Amino acid sequence: MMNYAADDGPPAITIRGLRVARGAQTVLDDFDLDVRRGSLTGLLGPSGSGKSTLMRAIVGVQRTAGGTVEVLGRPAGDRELRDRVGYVTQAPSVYADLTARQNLRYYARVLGAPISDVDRAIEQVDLESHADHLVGRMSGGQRSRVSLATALLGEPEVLVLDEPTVGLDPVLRVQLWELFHRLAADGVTLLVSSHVMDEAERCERLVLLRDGALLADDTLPALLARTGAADAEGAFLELIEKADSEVSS
Ligand SMILES: Nc1ncnc2c1ncn2[C@@H]1O[C@H](COP(=O)(O)OP(=O)(O)OP(=O)(O)O)[C@@H](O)[C@H]1O
Repeated sequence: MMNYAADDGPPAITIRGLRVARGAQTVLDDFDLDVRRGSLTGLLGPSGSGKSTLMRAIVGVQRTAGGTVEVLGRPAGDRELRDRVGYVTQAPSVYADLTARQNLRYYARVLGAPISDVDRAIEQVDLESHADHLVGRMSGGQRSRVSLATALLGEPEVLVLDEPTVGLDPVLRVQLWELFHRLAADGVTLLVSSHVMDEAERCERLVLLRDGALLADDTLPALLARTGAADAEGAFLELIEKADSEVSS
């Protein structure tokens, strides 16, 4: 299933035999994945399929029950990765009673990032006109862009973004995907989760999850060729049907 090419150098993220239980439920079981350095990988799957859990394991905030997760050659969550890995959760993790700029200055100090990163990050997420507005008075989409900007401070090598485009209008979504592509072209490794299948078409590689299992890990053209589907959504449905028929036969 893995399509990691031997000449790409060591992967940015290597997962082997990962097992995660949440409550009484096994969310990920014997899960393997490699994510190539400098790639833009889309993590797709129905609600509850384990996308956020996998991302939490990659950034080292998820208790695991087995297996290994390595990021940039270090165990996930290692101190040394603190300013090399950026993570944006679904819930914006910024202070409502500070402005966007004040939030970013605060996070820059915590991370030890240069203060000049603040203006760069504001510009990257297209928030110049709202930089001095209180986050508590911003729209959901503006707040999530402030959150995303915090992850861009310090120029991390790996970005793990949990549904960063939720609540954004189509123009902003396109702009953010352009930003993700630029970052990947500069060598940043991005893992971006999404519910939205048309966003899949913007990723260089797609990881499809279902019930905590890896349904596919491939490029969109390869998935379309394999399934005969016209788009990512059709390919995903085809793969689900195939997996179901294999289980029932
Ligand atoms: N705090 C928790 N305690 C117990 N179970 C949890 C917890 N958080 C998530 N789960 C369970 O783990 C499974 C995977 O959830 P996860 O959030 O990883 O899915 P997801 O694919 O990211 O979903 P969504 O797209 O809706 O965010 C789900 O069945 C969910 O009910």
